[in-house]
Amino acid sequence: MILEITDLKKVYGDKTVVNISELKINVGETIGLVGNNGAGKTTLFRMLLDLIRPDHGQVFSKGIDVASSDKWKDYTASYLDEGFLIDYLTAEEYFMFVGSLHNFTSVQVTDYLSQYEEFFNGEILNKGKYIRDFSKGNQNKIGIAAALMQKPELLVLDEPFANLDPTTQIRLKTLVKSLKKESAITTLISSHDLNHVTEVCDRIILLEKGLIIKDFNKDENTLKELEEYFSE
Ligand SMILES: Nc1ncnc2c1ncn2[C@@H]1O[C@H](COP(=O)(O)OP(=O)(O)OP(=O)(O)O)[C@@H](O)[C@H]1O
Repeated sequence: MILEITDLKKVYGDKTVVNISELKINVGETIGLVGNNGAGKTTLFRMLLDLIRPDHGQVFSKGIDVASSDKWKDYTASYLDEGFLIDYLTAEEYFMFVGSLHNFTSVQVTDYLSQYEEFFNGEILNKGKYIRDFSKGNQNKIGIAAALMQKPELLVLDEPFANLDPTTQIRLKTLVKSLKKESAITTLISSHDLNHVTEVCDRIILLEKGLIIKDFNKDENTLKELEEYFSE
């Protein structure tokens, strides 16, 4: 087990926006977190990453409370939003910066980026453009590629398909599937796109008003079931 959540609650005003009594995530699972706007997906991710503190309960990563130690940061990578980027750097400068945090030389960073040529679709590198001037979709691509630089054991992506063009959405699905095949990576992906999550994930967690309504392994009926659930 890589993650365990116990009695986790986050309250804003008089609203409990996350309320999860127990959740266990095993090594190697690819988990799709689905739920309507305001369901609590981002808040949950932020608590998993100790970006906000719960009002109650704990998140354990490999048995250690994420709020009490930084150890989990060595094997955890995430991209939630553009707040993870550095606006005033170019894409290359940002990759060099992230690379330096993981002891990459500049040659290693350049080498690493070559595998993302197709994913970047000629829009990211050698543009002389600051990150703040990229579209949201292209910022997404930068954030995801940077997150993967450390070869994480645990990857958390918040709505990674949003703002991506159809070609890149397909490339991202291929990327997630290949990560799964090549390593024992555990991936958590939130998405409003039921097609994409059911395609790449092997377990689906449905959140509504902060509560886990459904938690099940994917099978051939999953997409239909989710569509029915959300059309009610
Ligand atoms: N800092 C905050 N202060 C007050 N309320 C907040 C704060 N952050 C989130 N909320 C509220 O908590 C609830 C859950 O929000 P959250 O962003 O986690 O949902 P979500 O499932 O990620 O939604 P979306 O699909 O729209 O991204 C919402 O009602 C939101 O308004």
